[in-house]
Amino acid sequence: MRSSCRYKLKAPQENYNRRETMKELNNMVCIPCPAESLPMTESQCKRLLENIPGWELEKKDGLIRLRRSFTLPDFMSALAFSNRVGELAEAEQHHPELIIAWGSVTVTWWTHSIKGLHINDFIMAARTSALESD
Ligand SMILES: C[C@H](O)[C@H](O)[C@H]1CNC2=NC(N)=NC(=O)C2=N1
Repeated sequence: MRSSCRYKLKAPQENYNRRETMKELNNMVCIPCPAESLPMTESQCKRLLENIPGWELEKKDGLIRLRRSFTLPDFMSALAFSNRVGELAEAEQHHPELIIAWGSVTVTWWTHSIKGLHINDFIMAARTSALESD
């Protein structure tokens, strides 16, 4: 077994049998995602999804992504919220798809390098939700 795989098994954040709460996810930072990491299975995703209210799984182009639409009062508020998500993304070097419209921002997370979902995407989803109430 390669050392990165041993790291992966030991890293608590990649122990998908845990049920991290929204608060726990919100207090985590992204971990390095080795190229050989496997995307989470649909059942692992569904279990963690229970802890991030408002987010849903979306299948697109053959991979699973995490999506939530946020309602904002107007276009400039949507733009400002997007900028805050962008700052978070830059700080963590993990980047979402953002769709900005009048009164809404749709945020979608997935991990491009593994073509699916990683615990990092759930961490970023929880932290995106936390920005809403800041
Ligand atoms: C080198 C850099 O960290 C990588 O290219 C990052 C950038 N941001 C990223 N964001 C997302 N969502 N998935 C990635 O695989 C990814 N890779």
